[in-house]
Amino acid sequence: MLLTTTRTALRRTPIVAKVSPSSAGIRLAAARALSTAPRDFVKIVEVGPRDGLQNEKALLPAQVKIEFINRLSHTGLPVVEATSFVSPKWVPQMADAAKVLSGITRRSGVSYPVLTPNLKGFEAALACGAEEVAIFGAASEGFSQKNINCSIAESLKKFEDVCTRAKEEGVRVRGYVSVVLGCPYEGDVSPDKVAEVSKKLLDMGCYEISLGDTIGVGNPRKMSDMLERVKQVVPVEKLAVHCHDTYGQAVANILMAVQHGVRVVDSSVAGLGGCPYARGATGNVATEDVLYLLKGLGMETGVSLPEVIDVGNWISEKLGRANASRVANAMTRTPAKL
Ligand SMILES: CC(C)(COP(=O)([O-])OP(=O)([O-])OC[C@H]1O[C@@H](n2cnc3c(N)ncnc32)[C@H](O)[C@@H]1OP(=O)([O-])[O-])[C@@H](O)C(=O)NCCC(=O)NCCSC(=O)C[C@@](C)(O)CC(=O)[O-]
Repeated sequence: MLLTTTRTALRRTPIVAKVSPSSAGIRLAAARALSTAPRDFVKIVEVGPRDGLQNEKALLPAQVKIEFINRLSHTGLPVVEATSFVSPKWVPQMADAAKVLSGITRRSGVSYPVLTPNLKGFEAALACGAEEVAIFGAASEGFSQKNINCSIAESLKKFEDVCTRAKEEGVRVRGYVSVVLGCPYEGDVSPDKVAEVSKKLLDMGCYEISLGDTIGVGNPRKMSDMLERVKQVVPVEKLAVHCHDTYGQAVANILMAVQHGVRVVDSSVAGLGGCPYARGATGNVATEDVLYLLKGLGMETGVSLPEVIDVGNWISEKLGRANASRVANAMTRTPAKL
């Protein structure tokens, strides 16, 4: 049943029109799509220190977070999302945002964006030397209300204010759209709505739009349909995908996004993470698993997989939890020859 549905969906997508449901067929189609892709470099946006930690109940000392970010910065990752300047009442784990952002050792060539939902957050981040911020909207009213306590329209007004100030200060702004493949409060989300919010964020000055499958309910067919629609209003060069792995579909969804030409992928080392306002969602896709996928596809990231695995094992130990990356676990047991 799933294969039939997937096959139908794939037929609707020109770039993967020749995909057969066999894994060999999918690999072949991916290789064909990639061989004709204009770029074979994928930018990895590491969100572990922010998305990965924000849902942790036990407060992690700022010094550990700082060391975590510094360690990640040495693996070749070009972007390490550092923290969130949000209400400490809403997300207690991020209450030390100023201490963390001020305490890290910034490495040349690495960007350290922070989440800022409003001007208050933006000014606090600016005071700590933020050079890049992220605003975060949603494609469903229910999620917008639960996550940032306002409607989509109200959120866009606040984001406009942030973008205006950011422009004055020469700060880059990234935009997130959450629940693009399903909402914990409303169920299905229309690709039209995702496209509408994405375009608004782009028009207000975001240099990149990250499309979040916040609760990991997506599948490659849904991802394909959604991207097909969003690409009509936002150039694919400006899109990123941000997949959670609740149903084990994240790597497949990312492969589909890559086939669509997306070249920016968000991920979290050791598969840490989840949004506190996304009931039941598990962690982000593991950075290690994404790196393994991309390397297998012959794509460059500039990131060292063994070094990321070391950091993932280190932070998992600090948090007292098992590393959720399949690749990290497999390679820690039996290192593959890569
Ligand atoms: C957005 C607000 C602040 C609105 O919260 P609010 O209560 O509506 O805001 P308010 O303006 O009425 O202010 C209420 C209190 O919050 C304070 N406040 C107001 N703004 C700030 C700020 N920036 N920093 C620190 N404090 C702030 C403000 O000063 C005041 O303090 P009080 O007078 O009560 O002591 C709140 O709802 C909030 O912080 N929400 C947290 C949302 C969040 O962090 N969610 C997780 C990240 S999003 C995510 O994970 C999804 C993503 C990005 O990964 C992509 C995906 O997976 O889809």
